[in-house]
Amino acid sequence: MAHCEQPTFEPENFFSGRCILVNGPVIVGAGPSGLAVGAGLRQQGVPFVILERANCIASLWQNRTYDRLKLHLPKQFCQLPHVTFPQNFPKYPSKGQFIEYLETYARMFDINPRFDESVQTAKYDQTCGLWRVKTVNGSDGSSVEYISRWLVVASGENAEKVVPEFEGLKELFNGNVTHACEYKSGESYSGKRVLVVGCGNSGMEVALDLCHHDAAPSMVVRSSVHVLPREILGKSTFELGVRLMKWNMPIWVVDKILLLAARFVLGNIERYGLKRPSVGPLQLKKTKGKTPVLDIGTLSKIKTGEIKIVPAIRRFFNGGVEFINGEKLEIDSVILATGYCSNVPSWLKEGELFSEEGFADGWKGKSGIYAVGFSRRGISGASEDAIRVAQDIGKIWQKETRQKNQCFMTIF
Ligand SMILES: Cc1cc2nc3c(=O)[nH]c(=O)nc-3n(C[C@H](O)[C@H](O)[C@H](O)COP(=O)(O)OP(=O)(O)OC[C@H]3O[C@@H](n4cnc5c(N)ncnc54)[C@H](O)[C@@H]3O)c2cc1C
Ligand SMILES: NC(=O)C1=CN([C@@H]2O[C@H](COP(=O)(O)OP(=O)(O)OC[C@H]3O[C@@H](n4cnc5c(N)ncnc54)[C@H](OP(=O)(O)O)[C@@H]3O)[C@@H](O)[C@H]2O)C=CC1
Ligand SMILES: O=C(O)C(=O)Cc1c[nH]c2ccccc12
Repeated sequence: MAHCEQPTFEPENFFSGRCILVNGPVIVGAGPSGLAVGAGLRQQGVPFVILERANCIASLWQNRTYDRLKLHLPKQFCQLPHVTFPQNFPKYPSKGQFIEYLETYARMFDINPRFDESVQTAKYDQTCGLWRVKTVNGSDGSSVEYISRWLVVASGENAEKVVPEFEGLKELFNGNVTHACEYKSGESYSGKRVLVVGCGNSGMEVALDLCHHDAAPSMVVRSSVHVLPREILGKSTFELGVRLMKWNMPIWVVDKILLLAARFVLGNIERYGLKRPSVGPLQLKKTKGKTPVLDIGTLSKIKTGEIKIVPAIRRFFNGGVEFINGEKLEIDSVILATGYCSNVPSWLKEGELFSEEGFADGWKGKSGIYAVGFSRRGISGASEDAIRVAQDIGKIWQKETRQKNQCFMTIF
């Protein structure tokens, strides 16, 4: 069974820490989504507090991604509201450039999150009409309760790694086992036989990076996957999809066009063991959150046999793995590129805006709760959410501030 690594928290009724009444909203998470909301609020003069469990902004990008990572959508689809990428950045900025952009962004809007503050619970208190957000400090273990009128959830769709359980992996397999979020580069895998479990963008790019470091990767494809070229005739495939959608074409028609173009550029990928899902790539992203692979060179390594495609895993043993077709393979290491999940269900006590899996269907719920970056549309979707949320809170804030000022003028 897959295990989504969820944090564990202290008993709910016990609280011995400090209480802080926050003027303005509490934002959970200082990734691109949290920063984008912060920027919109700052522009309108609304104060806010950002709580971040890590000790830096954009911790997914700074701490949990590999060295060679680049944005896989053109830069204009990955920018946050109000600030474009520098002109001299390439079409697909590197991870370092993206982090540089985010740090500049945080500085420009004077965003100073409270670091090492991990949210344990957030509950709406009906009696006072306020959110009670409890945190634990990662460095000294102290607890704080933040009390606020608004709660903005920006903790990310990829907050925790998914670690499936496999027979024999812990007990029998003696090699090194890592999740893709801990993988930095293939340097230490040179000359090794590596099993990459999973064929999403992480699995595909990790397998390619392993090839660049003279390792011998095999990649598990247990079901199906959409692989699209990152570009078609020098133009971004994603951008083509966005343009077609703007012409009000139904999503299934856009999918058909993209698949036709993919066939033209990549050929029949099913020949290499990469079965396509029956639902189209954009439709699948929209309904299930499964991102199509945007190929940056892995497919040609699969075609040459440098990356071997293998079926689902039955069990691991000392020195190797057995697949469901009975075949065995000797391996030195395993990289689990098995994806991520939201951690919202573990700390948010609210049952409407968020699904059981921790995704949100809209950006606004009842009682002052908002979701940013949970609409399965990448950074551009998060930016759109952030603009709406900041405007919504800003409007209420300004109305109330005007009322307060009028009240003062009447008194004095
Ligand atoms: C490897 C990788 C590459 C990607 N590339 C692209 C791309 O090219 N283009 C694109 O559009 N999208 C991409 N994505 C999707 C990705 O979701 C976005 O890039 C982006 O990081 C989402 O921003 P976010 O702020 O919503 O979430 P995150 O970046 O995950 O930020 C959430 C923050 O919340 C913090 N947090 C979580 N839980 C708590 C808690 N309980 N208490 C306090 N803080 C908490 C986390 O530490 C984190 O800093 C990629 C994702 C991955 C994994
Ligand atoms: N350059 C970039 O911009 C990059 C972007 N990303 C993004 O990060 C997000 C996460 O991507 P990723 O980490 O690839 O996660 P995904 O959820 O996209 O993929 C997870 C993969 O693991 C497989 N898997 C899960 N459990 C098992 C199991 N028990 N046995 C075998 N296979 C298993 C899944 O197969 P199945 O489909 O059968 O469940 C799937 O192929 C995506 O949005 C992606 O686009 C990631 C890397 C690079
Ligand atoms: O890379 C990601 O995780 C993204 O979510 C970016 C993205 C949003 N919508 C898409 C559709 C096709 C390919 C990538 C994306």
